Amino acid sequence: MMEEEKPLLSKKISSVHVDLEPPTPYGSIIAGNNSSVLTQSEVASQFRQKRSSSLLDGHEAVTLTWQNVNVNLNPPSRGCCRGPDPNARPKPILRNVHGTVKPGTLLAILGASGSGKTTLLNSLTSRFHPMLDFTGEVLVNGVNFGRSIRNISAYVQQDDLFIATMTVREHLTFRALLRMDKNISKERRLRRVEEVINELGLTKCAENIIGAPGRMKGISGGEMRRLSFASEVMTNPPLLFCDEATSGLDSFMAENIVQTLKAMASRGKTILCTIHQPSSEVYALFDQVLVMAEGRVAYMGSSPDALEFFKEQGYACPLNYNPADFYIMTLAVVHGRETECRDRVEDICDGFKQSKFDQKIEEESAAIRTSGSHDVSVITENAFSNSTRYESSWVRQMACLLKRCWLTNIREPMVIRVRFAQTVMISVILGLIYLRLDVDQKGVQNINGVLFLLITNLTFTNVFAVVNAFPIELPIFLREYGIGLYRVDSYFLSKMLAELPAFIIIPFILVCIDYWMVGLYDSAEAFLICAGILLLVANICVSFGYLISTIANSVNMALAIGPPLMVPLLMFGGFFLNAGSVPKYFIWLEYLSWFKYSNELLAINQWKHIDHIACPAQNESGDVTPNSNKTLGCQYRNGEQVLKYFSFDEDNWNLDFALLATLLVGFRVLAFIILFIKARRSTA
Ligand SMILES: Nc1ncnc2c1ncn2[C@@H]1O[C@H](COP(=O)(O)OP(=O)(O)OP(=O)(O)O)[C@@H](O)[C@H]1O
Repeated sequence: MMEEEKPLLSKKISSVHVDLEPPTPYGSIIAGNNSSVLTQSEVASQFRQKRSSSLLDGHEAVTLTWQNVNVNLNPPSRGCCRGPDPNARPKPILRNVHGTVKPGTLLAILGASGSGKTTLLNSLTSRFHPMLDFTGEVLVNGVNFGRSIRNISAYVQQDDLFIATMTVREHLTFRALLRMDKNISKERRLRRVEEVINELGLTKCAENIIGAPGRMKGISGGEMRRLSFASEVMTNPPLLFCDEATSGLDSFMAENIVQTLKAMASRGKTILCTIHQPSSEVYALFDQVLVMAEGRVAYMGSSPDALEFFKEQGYACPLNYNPADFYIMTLAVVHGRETECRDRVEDICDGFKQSKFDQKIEEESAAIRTSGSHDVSVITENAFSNSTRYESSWVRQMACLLKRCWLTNIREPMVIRVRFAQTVMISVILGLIYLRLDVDQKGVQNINGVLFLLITNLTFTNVFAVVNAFPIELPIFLREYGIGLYRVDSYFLSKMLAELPAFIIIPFILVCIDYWMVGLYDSAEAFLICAGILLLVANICVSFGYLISTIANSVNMALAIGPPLMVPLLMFGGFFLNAGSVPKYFIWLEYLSWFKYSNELLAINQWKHIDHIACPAQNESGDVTPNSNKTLGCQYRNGEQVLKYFSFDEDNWNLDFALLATLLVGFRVLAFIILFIKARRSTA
């Protein structure tokens, strides 16, 4: 059946060359003829319109060619500032790999673990890890698309990454709204969601929460794998890469997935798929096979030819033996027999290099390279990278992200429910310990203590609320940003906005409970100011949490670096160390301490109105009472003296607010910059 389709498919290849070529007027620009000038964005738009309509009709065809692909692992650094060992050699991971896959082909990439299959897929999709050095050429229809290859392809990666609290349908709808071409109507997108749900057998779990293994129960591992497929095939890409397509699936589902891929390939798609231990039935579905060993190509071509090639090399596959297993076993490097096995691998790979099968690939590659237009590559690359990286507008990105983040807030117990319960509990305990404090000499210490405790409590709860959740989401963000779902600013802004209500309401509950239980200065104005200061503190801590989370790569790292950074700031808050006693060489650290500014503001708000503080005294019988006329040592007679004693200055009122606002914005801006840099450098 495939044989019959070949002439049709080769026709499609030539039609793609026409598609990729810019319309004639743009050609006139290149030639300096301005008679009918199109702007670059118009060309991009035309190109995309063609692409979108052709994609929906399934007519676009892509031939992928790669040539002289070498990837080396750089030696690891010897520690801080010392760089890599100059005597260490880079370790080769891929060696002179080449190949061609035509439209309508489902290619299986086989090989033992560590043979370089994932590295090859990453290299073909321009995902270069900083530790790896890549050289070589990857062409789409003879054109080097560079990183823009991602815009015409989809990549189902080995690990499934999802927002755990979304349902299957919500996740796919999110993808459809952001990733499908902007010329496609909303109704058509929603229909496509239903199509992929049906195609990939997700109907039964469409309304289920996706979940996260080990953290939140959700859909099964196999369903998650199918969901990864569904997310990627949503856009009907002409070129599809799948890493470990069937891992975690039972044999029925594995066959089902490969059948789906086969059906897609038969509609003209080009599909490359790494696969571990395919059953004979699954193996038989593939049109072509690429066998990798020790970073080299041991064979590439049709499955029947593979049997012939291995037989010629002296490794005939026994009858009734799964060929995929046979190739992997033949090329495996067995512990204890490394030299012998590696020699065998080299012999087979060298044998392939000299074989007629390799010759055929070389000829096909050469034909495609000569027919590709390099002028077109420049135009299309610019078109892709400038105006068409994102399929959806900024407003749509914001709307979808806000909705997703809001749903997460509501459904993730740690975000609102647990924090609400935690806040009420801590507030009540704190309120009971400091219940209705007297404004006397002892009360001064207690009141200052409770004010500082409120700041400390808000600091720790809010910083940890962020660092416990944000780093989990970062790999998802990097992957989604990598495939052009949304911009860094729309992600960060929507996250801040969606989380804002929780970071206002929860701290406000704490202030409401404790202000009146403790008996702080009895005035609505002072209460509102106190609430304002503490809400500012809570949100500075959220900013600080964002900053730590973006610096760290995981929750564990964020939890490890958070406290050592916070404790010095806490020390300079004016409670443990008098503001006037801070060593000069640490003054700079004091400037970063929100504890210092907020503690000063809360103290001023509390004490500036208090004209009289009762002093302890002795009555005739020698008892110490506040009302006796013979006073004992009296440290503070009014609020002003309290402020003076703690080196708080009422003149700093506006400055403290300004500095708190600066920290709030400054930490967030820094977090955004780090996130932006990470996103741009990410290979996800
Ligand atoms: N970023 C990296 N840092 C260190 N080593 C790497 C890196 N990327 C790849 N490697 C090494 O390169 C080799 C090939 O890795 P790759 O993941 O491509 O293999 P694979 O064939 O996909 O294996 P598997 O089937 O187990 O996923 C392995 O030895 C791996 O350890």
